[in-house]
Amino acid sequence: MTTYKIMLLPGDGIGPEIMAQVRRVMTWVEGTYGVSFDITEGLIGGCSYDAYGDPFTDEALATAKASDAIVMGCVGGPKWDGKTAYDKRPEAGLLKLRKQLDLFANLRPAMCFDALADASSLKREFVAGLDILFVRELAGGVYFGEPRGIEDLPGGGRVGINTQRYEDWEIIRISRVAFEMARKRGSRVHSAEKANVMEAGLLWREEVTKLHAAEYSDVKLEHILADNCAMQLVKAPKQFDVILTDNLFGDILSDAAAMLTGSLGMLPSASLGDGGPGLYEPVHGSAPDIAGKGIANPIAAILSFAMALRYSLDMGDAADKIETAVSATLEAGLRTGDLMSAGMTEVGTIGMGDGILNALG
Ligand SMILES: NC(=O)c1ccc[n+]([C@@H]2O[C@H](COP(=O)([O-])OP(=O)(O)OC[C@H]3O[C@@H](n4cnc5c(N)ncnc54)[C@H](O)[C@@H]3O)[C@@H](O)[C@H]2O)c1
Ligand SMILES: CC(C)[C@H](C(=O)O)[C@@H](O)C(=O)O
Ligand SMILES: [Mg+2]
Repeated sequence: MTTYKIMLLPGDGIGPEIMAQVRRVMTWVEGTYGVSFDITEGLIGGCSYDAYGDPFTDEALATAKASDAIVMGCVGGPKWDGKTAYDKRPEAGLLKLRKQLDLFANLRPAMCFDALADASSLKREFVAGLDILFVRELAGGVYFGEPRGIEDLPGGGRVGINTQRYEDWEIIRISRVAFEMARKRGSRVHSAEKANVMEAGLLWREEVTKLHAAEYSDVKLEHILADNCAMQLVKAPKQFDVILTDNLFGDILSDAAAMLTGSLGMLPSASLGDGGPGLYEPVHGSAPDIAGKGIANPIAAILSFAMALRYSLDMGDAADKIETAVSATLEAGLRTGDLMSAGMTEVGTIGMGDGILNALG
């Protein structure tokens, strides 16, 4: 029997609630496909800070590195906001994990399930059939650039500093991922930056253009300024196939696109490096406003695990079945509060898990 080593990191807020449903799906995969998951549960984020004074320990990092895949919930919350040193914040634990594993390619599919075409804040005709893939650079840019910090100014007052920095090879490796992905889909890439005001954006545009001309001229490439991209996502989102962008713009644009699919609770993600384990986490955060109430939507976390099956564990068939089961559960009218509309059946986190497990059979 094949055994896969999985590190499970539920994290903070709604993390443990949604990950309990992921565990049920994992058990289904074991039973159906005759594989075994050797699961090590660890701490990340505020819960790790509370236990060890560190949002992601080196021991946990070593376990992550030795895994086949890392499946995470979410981190953060008001309990730690402004009360811990900046590099000890819950989010710093997640950034350490991404950086240390060099997970530079963050894939964020934004797909509108048919049953949810009326759940978006946009009209049905704008979102029905929507299928966008964000390819977000995740290991560089302003999230990690030096210098950074908050400093006292000599004449009094303070300054906050962050640096947007991209080297050519960082742009080339993420662009390659976007072009390769596009070839398997609609063969179109929009590359979003701010080449009009930032040198890092200009270099981004030049390197994408060069790589495209040299190796990917069969893919249709369009450059778009990131602010226009945000507007176009709301105006006519179905014009997009693959959106290639940097760390910060990718963070913002993917949250905006989440609402096209019905809810932020629907968006999964995969973060991949050059070999080594991938990290699979929902795009949403710890949702402190609903944590502990049993009403969080577990679908983004479950779809993230499906991405782990597809990209790290070579179990694409199991991933397809999980995605089909999510679709069938939504077709049957089950909705968590974030997706609820008239005539549907409102369920909590466990109820949505029950529905998906039932659909899996
Ligand atoms: N990857 C991560 O772990 C991650 C991502 C984003 C934010 N965060 C952190 O989460 C904390 C809260 O941030 P925020 O409030 O800006 O963003 P958030 O994503 O946690 O929540 C935004 C809104 O979406 C709702 N929402 C999110 N996920 C949902 C789900 N699965 N089901 C139903 N509703 C859901 C929330 O209730 C809230 O109203 C912050 O500390 C932030 O740093 C972590
Ligand atoms: C929590 C935070 C570090 C993270 C990010 O900004 O990348 C989150 O917003 C995300 O989208 O994964
Ligand atoms: Mg985000």
